[in-house]
Amino acid sequence: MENMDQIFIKAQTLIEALPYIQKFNNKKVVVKYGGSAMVDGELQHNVIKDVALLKLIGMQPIIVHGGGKEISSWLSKVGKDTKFIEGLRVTDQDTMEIAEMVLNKVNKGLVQMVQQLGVKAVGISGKDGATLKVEKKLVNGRDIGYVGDITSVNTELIDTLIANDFIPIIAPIGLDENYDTYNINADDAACAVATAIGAEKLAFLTDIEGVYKDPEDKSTLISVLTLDEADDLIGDGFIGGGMLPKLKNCIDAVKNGVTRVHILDGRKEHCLLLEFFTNRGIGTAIINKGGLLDNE
Ligand SMILES: Nc1ncnc2c1ncn2[C@@H]1O[C@H](COP(=O)(O)OP(=O)(O)O)[C@@H](O)[C@H]1O
Ligand SMILES: CC(=O)N[C@@H](CCC(=O)OP(=O)(O)O)C(=O)O
Repeated sequence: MENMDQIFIKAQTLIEALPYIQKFNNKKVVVKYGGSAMVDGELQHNVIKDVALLKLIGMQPIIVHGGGKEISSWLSKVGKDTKFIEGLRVTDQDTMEIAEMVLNKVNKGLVQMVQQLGVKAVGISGKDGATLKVEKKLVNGRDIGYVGDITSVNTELIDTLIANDFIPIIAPIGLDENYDTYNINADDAACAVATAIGAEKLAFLTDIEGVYKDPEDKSTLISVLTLDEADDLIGDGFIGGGMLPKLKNCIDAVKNGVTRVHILDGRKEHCLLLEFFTNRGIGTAIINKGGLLDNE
C-alpha cells in the first residue's frame, strides 16, 4: 500500500505538470513512433497509453509510425534480401508490396491499442485522401526503387480527424503523380506532416537515448543541438544508419517552424510524459540557435 509520502509525490508531479498542460492545450504534437522502439507488446502499450493521455488532457497528438524492423523480418521470412542506402530501404516492387502489407498491419495494431483505451483513433496511410504525394527519391543521383520524396501534404483528412476528436495514425506510404505506391522513410513522413499541420512539437521515439557524438561511448550523449552543430556532426561523419534521415528531418522541421523537436528513447517508460510535462528534459533537443529549450 502507498504511504502518504508517495501519494504526496504523485500530487506534486501533477502540479508540476500544470503549466505544461496549459501551455500545450489544444496544440498539435506529432509523435514519430519508430519500429526500433516497437519491439515488444508491453512497450507499445506504454507508448500508446502516454499518447492517449496527451489527448485526454487536451493536446492534439498525431502518430506517424515506422515499422522498419518488422518489414525486414517479413522480407527475410519470404527469403528476400534487404538493403539500405543512407538509411533508406532499396525498394523494388515485391519489397514495396510487403512493406505496404506490414505497415498496414502495424497501423491497425496501433489503432486497436488506442481504441482499447477508450480513445478514438483512425489509421490511414499517405494514400488515403491523397495525404502524402511523392516523387521518386534519388540518393546521390541513384535510383533506389519505389522510395518516395514527399512533394506535398494534403492536411484535409488529418484536420477532419482531429476536428472530430480522433487521433490520426499515419503509415508512411504515398502516391506519385501516376498513382503508383511508394515507400517513404517514416522520419521524412513525420517531419513533412508536422510542418504541414503547424505542429508545436515533434518527438521521434527510437531505440537509443538520443544523438551521441560517438554511439559506442554512452558518455557522449548530446542533450541540446543547434542547427549548425547538427549540420557539423553530419558533415563530420558522426551520424550513421537510421539516425541520418532522423537528424536531417529534425533540422528541416526546426527550419520550417516546428519549435520543439526531440529525439527520445522510446524504450524508456513514459519518455513522452517526462519530456513534455517535467523540467527534466531527456534525450536530444534540436533547436534554433538562441531558441528556447523545450521546458524553459
Ligand atoms: N551518432 C549517433 N547517435 C545515435 N544513434 C546513431 C548514431 N549513428 C548511428 N546511430 C544509429 O541510429 C539508430 C536509430 O535509427 P533507426 O534504427 O532507423 O531507428 P527508428 O526505427 O526508430 O527510426 C540507432 O539505434 C543507432 O544505432
Ligand atoms: C524508404 C524507407 O526506408 N522506408 C522505411 C519505412 C518504415 C520506416 O521508416 O520505419 P522505421 O521508422 O521503423 O525505421 C522502410 O522501408 O523501412
